[in-house]
Amino acid sequence: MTEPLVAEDLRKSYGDTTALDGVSLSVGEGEVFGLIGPNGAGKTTLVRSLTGTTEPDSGTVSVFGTDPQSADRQRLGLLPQAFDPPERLTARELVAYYAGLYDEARDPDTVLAEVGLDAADDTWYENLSGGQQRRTCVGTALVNDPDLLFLDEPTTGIDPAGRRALWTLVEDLADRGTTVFLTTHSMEEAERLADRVGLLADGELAAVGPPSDLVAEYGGRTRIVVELDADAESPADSADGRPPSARAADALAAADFEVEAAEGRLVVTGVLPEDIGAVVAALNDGGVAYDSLTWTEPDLEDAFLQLTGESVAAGEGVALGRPADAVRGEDTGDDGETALAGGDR
Ligand SMILES: Nc1ncnc2c1ncn2[C@@H]1O[C@H](COP(=O)(O)OP(=O)(O)OP(=O)(O)O)[C@@H](O)[C@H]1O
Repeated sequence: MTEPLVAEDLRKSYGDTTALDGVSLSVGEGEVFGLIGPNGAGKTTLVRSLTGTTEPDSGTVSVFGTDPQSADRQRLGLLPQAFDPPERLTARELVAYYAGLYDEARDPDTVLAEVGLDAADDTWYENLSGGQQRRTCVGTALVNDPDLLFLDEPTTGIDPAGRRALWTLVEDLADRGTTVFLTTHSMEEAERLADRVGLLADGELAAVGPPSDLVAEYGGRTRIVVELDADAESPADSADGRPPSARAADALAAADFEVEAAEGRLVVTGVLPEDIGAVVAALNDGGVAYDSLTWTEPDLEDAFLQLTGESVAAGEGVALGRPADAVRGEDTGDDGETALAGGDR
């Protein structure tokens, strides 16, 4: 069976800027494919290439087995990132206008209700809030009940409740067999909606897979971040001239935990839920005073940051200034002491 959407080796440059650098992908029937990537990664250029609104320099696109220009428009829905409809139409008129472009279309009022706009449907588009305008645009993309739906940043500007309502709508569409190609900057959105996520970086797909696979492969490990109480960290107050966190780090390392010290923090990685108690006990035994202690599991954002070359730690505000070895196992000592007592304080 032909996949609804297949792209092979798409390349597109604008002058010296390479927007797409050999992108190949295929999306199966009823699948939600989420495309994520930093600003300027090429997401919109890819959507435009897949929908035939821009011509790639090379490579091929197949939509329902044919090129995008020849594909049956009745079966396609597109929400572009920038949408500039005639403003002196009400939301209902706008959706009805789009309905009129198709041989068969859904009832505009039903579509407006689905996107949560029934209360504002007689308001001119120009007077709708940004989020309501975006919902109206989503409605225009749904009005022909497409088999393949492209959504380029559908929830940008929509409030949290509206976003969740839209997610439910997309899930329902996918359950009914609609294939969805979605771009987003929201990792939560990608993680929740996408069966597979593609990470585009510098015009290339750096990784593709189910969100859980990407998190497992690139997200790093579980960790506990301990924000130390700076006032209680004075080495001068302790018997051995070392701050409490240095001794606790030694104890944790001796118990085979991986500990990193940074400015005002200890980060203990690879901590399973059942190990949390042991870590807390080691901190308490060492007399460590802390402002907060947070256990985190890696998520898609961690994988994204890792794959785009940014440090996971930096992304979360855990700016680790020293290599882990400085306070680990047999390497503790002067180095560890410096890392905790002198180097970062
Ligand atoms: N029409 C154009 N003319 C010149 N350069 C362009 C054009 N369209 C896109 N680009 C460039 O191509 C690159 C990819 O842009 P694109 O809009 O596809 O990225 P994006 O991933 O959608 O970004 P964002 O997340 O910011 O929307 C960028 O460097 C952009 O400046």
